[in-house]
Amino acid sequence: MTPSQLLEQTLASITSLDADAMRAATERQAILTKPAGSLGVLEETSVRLAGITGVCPPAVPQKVAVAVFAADHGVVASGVTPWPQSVTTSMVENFRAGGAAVNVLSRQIGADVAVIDMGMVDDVKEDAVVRVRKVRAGTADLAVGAAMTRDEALEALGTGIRIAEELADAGYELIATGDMGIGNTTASACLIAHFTGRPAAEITGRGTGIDDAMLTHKTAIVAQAVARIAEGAGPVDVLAEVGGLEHAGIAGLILGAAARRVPVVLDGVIVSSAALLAQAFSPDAVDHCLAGHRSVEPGHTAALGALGLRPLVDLDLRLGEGSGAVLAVPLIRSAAAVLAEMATFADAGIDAGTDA
Ligand SMILES: Cc1cc2ncn([C@H]3O[C@H](COP(=O)(O)O)[C@@H](O)[C@H]3O)c2cc1C
Ligand SMILES: O=C(O)c1cccnc1
Repeated sequence: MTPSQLLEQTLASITSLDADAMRAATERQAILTKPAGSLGVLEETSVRLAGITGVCPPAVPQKVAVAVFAADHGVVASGVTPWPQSVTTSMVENFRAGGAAVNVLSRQIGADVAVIDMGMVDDVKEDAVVRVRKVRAGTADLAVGAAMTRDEALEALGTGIRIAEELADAGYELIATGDMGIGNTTASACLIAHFTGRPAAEITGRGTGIDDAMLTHKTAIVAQAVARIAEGAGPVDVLAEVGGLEHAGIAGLILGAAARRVPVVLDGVIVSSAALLAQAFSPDAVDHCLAGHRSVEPGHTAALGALGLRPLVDLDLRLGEGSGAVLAVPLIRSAAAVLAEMATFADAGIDAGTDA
């Protein structure tokens, strides 16, 4: 099957959320021993999980994967980040060794970290943690021209879909997503500016922590690259022009997981920019996602607004790697557990008054 056939087939199998399961979850929330609505966003989360999985009450997700997509960016040569490109590889080795923030946070919740080399410049070895699916050795500099070809964009999307299928086949009930790629907040800002229609100056942020001069330069690059996108360009064209290989992998993962009815937890500005890409292919796919957190990057708030998702935690994080997605998993588990395990007014013999 060609990548474009895989994409078409995946899009065709994504459905809207299961309305019957959502209705049953909403009705059950109303008869649990608490004032109606008092568990706030946990209640909404439980209803969404029912809609995604098509089951009420949805299972408490025990087996959780954290899929971290890694790639390099040609735009680093244009001076948009103070960090050398080699840090992408060094951090992937850190993920393999279990020493990064995402590893520590994943151990706290018993989640398995899977790293996917979508297109790092350096060659890394494959093992139980790192899967090598290199589409090309880093993108071209998006400040100068298209980041990749359409064929490469399609191949990388297909790779993300396959990763979702592999994780679903391995029995993962929830997939948290993350990224690693020095320079990737520039590509993310381009995607968010394009898909939200907001100006580059509003969307472009400081990434790893750049000074005012570098921010001005980065913003100009974003504005110029977005202006190059042709009128009426489809999502594959947009990805090829200004995206990254990890963005493609993450968007593919979102589409593949939605087709399999496995909920995906989004991370920060990079993952959310990839979710906008997935939304351009299939608005229904994003309904199968939960927003883990809100990062301090200005573009992230704009992206969440366009995705129509409310972040579960807001802790001034600006890391990526999937850190904010992993931190939200205990809340998602709690939302499902409440719906499944709380007593009803009838069970507990409590007078429900007029509230229920
Ligand atoms: C040591 C280190 C660990 C990281 N983990 C995630 N990122 C984050 O920072 C990068 C994006 O920021 P920019 O666009 O400014 O380069 C991405 O790799 C992202 O995941 C890191 C960055 C560094 C330096
Ligand atoms: O929002 C994020 O995920 C983020 C912000 C800055 C740098 N890396 C990631």
